[in-house]
Amino acid sequence: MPLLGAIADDFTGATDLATMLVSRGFRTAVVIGTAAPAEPLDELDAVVVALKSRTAPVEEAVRDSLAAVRSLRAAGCERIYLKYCSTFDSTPEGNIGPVVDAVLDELDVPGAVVVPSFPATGRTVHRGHLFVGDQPLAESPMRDHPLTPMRDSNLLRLLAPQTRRPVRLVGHDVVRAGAESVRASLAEHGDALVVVDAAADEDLAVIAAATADAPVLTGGAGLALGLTGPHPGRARAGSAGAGPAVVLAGSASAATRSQVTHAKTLLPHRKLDLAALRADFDGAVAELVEFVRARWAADPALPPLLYAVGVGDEVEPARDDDAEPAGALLERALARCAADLVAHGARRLLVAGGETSGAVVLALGATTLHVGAQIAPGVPWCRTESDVDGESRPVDVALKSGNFGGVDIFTTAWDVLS
Ligand SMILES: Nc1ncnc2c1ncn2[C@@H]1O[C@H](COP(=O)(O)OP(=O)(O)OP(=O)(O)O)[C@@H](O)[C@H]1O
Ligand SMILES: O=C(O)[C@@H](O)C(=O)CO
Repeated sequence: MPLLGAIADDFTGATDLATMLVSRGFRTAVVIGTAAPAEPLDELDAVVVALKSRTAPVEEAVRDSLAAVRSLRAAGCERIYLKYCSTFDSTPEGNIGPVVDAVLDELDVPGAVVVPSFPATGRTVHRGHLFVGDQPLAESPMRDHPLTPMRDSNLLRLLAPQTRRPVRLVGHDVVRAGAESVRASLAEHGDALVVVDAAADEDLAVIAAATADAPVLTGGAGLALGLTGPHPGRARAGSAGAGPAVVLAGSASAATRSQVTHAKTLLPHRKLDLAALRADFDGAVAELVEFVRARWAADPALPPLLYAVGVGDEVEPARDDDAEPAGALLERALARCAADLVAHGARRLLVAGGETSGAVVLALGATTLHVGAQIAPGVPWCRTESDVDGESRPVDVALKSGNFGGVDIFTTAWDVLS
């Protein structure tokens, strides 16, 4: 079976897709950045390239995505899966449309399906409108996302200004009629980006069957539910082994805030202080690292929590002075904490937030993540080798998308690591 190649626009998205692929029988590695996988490819069935392109300037996102496609093709991947967020995080400029256009052009493919739906995490698409649980996207907490506020729920309207291709809909009626109907309908819209309704896992299986020959798939991780790899039940990687643990929560999403609030009742915790970080970045980070180390010494079984915002806390609005924006500062601080803590013995890191995860994984110098046990839909543990201060150390990292996971995930995630 030829290798499946995927490109994810953020790091939590990459592990989200990867854990779905593992559950479908693909031995999967997540590769950080656009370089070719360092692994012996005969031990893998799928490679997911993790980019940090979701909120990058459009040209940068296109450049990195094309570099990733070329390295995946050179590695022997015949099919390419473009993974974006199940809440379609983007702006009128992109980056979903421009990246899809560029990759289709590069591969000389006329069109592709657009399937963000992921029912296991509450994302469903009805007549082209994206829902998060019971709420239309634009009425969900995504409306106030600090980086990609989603103010429309209609995927066709969201995508049209981002792409040069026509945007079309294949509705539920067609999906419910089965794979042949979907295939016929897609054939009528050959050169378009086609949003396909999906409200349940069975719909995703139908869409996957209808696109079994498509050289390019685009969507959230849900679409991969319909794929079947060669190693059913045997695709999961083992863990790095025991050691001190920490939770780093940079996400400002509603689910993460509730998880922070819950964890604060059980775990030692410290909120990042923007004023202290702006006044003396190194000193503030050193203080956070010392806090965690002291708590490890007091009770090695409890993972301390460092977090950006809890329930009811304000997200700092965009500033009109020269000060570093809060988002970038918090990401930089959590990334430095992660690297310093690994240098001081941390072996298990649970990170919340896509942007935050990207910053942390880069700071750890990790190049390949081997996807292991699943904590919650879309959230696996991954074994990797960190490279901090020139020293290689095995660590387990879990990269949790802001809105994924149950309320107790920061305290229960460790149970599935054997
Ligand atoms: N108090 C705050 N003020 C301003 N920005 C903040 C604050 N707290 C967090 N942020 C920033 O908000 C952004 C949240 O993005 P991130 O991708 O990490 O989480 P998310 O969007 O909830 O998760 P995901 O992308 O996985 O859905 C980060 O850049 C983070 O630094
Ligand atoms: O699809 C999702 O919702 C997630 O994988 C994600 O992209 C997180 O940023």
